[in-house]
Amino acid sequence: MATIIDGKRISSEIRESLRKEVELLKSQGMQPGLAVVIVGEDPASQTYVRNKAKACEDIGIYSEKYELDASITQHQLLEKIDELNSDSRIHGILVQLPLPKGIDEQAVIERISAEKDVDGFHILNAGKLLVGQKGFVPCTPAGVIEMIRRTGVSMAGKHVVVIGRSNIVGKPVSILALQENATVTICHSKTNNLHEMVKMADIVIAAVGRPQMITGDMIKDGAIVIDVGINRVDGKLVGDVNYKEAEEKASFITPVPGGVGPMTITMLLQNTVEACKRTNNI
Ligand SMILES: NC(=O)C1=CN([C@@H]2O[C@H](COP(=O)(O)OP(=O)(O)OC[C@H]3O[C@@H](n4cnc5c(N)ncnc54)[C@H](OP(=O)(O)O)[C@@H]3O)[C@@H](O)[C@H]2O)C=CC1
Ligand SMILES: Nc1nc(=O)c2c([nH]1)NC[C@@H]1CN(c3ccc(C(=O)N[C@@H](CCC(=O)O)C(=O)O)cc3)C=[N+]21
Ligand SMILES: [Mg+2]
Repeated sequence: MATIIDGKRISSEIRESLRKEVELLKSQGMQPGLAVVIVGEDPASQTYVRNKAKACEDIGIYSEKYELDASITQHQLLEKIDELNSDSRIHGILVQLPLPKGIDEQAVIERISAEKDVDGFHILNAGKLLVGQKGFVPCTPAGVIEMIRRTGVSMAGKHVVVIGRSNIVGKPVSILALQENATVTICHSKTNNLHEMVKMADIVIAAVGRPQMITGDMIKDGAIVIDVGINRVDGKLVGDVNYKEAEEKASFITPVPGGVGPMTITMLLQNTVEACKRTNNI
């Protein structure tokens, strides 16, 4: 039986200390501000955006939400970003992905000033992460590493197997694990023998987007299992890991919901506070 890594509990601990930090900044006339931009009416995106706004309010971060019509042109979206780039109340800008077809996501991300890119998706922040310089680290990968850290198990020398190689989860979390001195294997849809790869892992990080594809027989006894997947099946949220099977084998495991999801939002809050501090040379 595995110990649960409780993302909600860890999140409330971190948010409590962020709340104090925000209070102090506000008392010095500096309130961190986040702008969230959402294009179109994807219901899942709207849930996340609502959660983000509520989380900001909870800890005293100023937030603005822009709900733009799906028919907006790329040019109009870029103009909105320019406006937010030069707004001194706004320290962090998040454009909810995915964007409607016809809009070049990378062009939009690149338009956000790197200093306000609290998602850590801008090419400058991606480059900084790769070479080990201080920038903004993507929120989900940062949350994953924080959860592993809190198990008390050092990643040094451990075999971390990541399933998924997206720019927002798989690749950056792999780089972070490497920085923690893990030996890292990255798997994807063209990987041969996924089963054998995962079976070798001391730490499994699943970021695939396929409900319960990581089954119990793929997990080595005593492994740490981090489930990034968010899949809606018959109206219920399930991860990429078959939780029931995996928890029989794992030493530590994250649940879905209540695992990586809340940590993602917490890291977004942390990056926004950090962006405000950097702007003010703190
Ligand atoms: N908890 C949170 O806060 C967050 C959760 N998520 C969730 O995490 C999951 C991954 O998200 P994201 O990285 O954006 O997803 P993407 O769809 O961008 O990437 C999925 C990756 O999984 C790989 N893959 C797909 N099928 C298989 C397979 N059968 N075997 C092995 N690898 C496979 C793909 O390989 P290839 O590159 O070859 O196509 C790709 O690299 C989703 O469920 C998403 O909802 C995402 C962001 C935040
Ligand atoms: N620019 C951008 N940045 C993102 O960080 C980003 C994005 N676009 N697009 C979509 C993905 C997905 N994502 C989640 C955030 C929180 C939860 C979360 O809070 N999940 C809760 C449950 C929420 C629910 O009930 O639906 C949980 O797992 O407990 C999930 C997923 C951020 N993403
Ligand atoms: Mg994606």
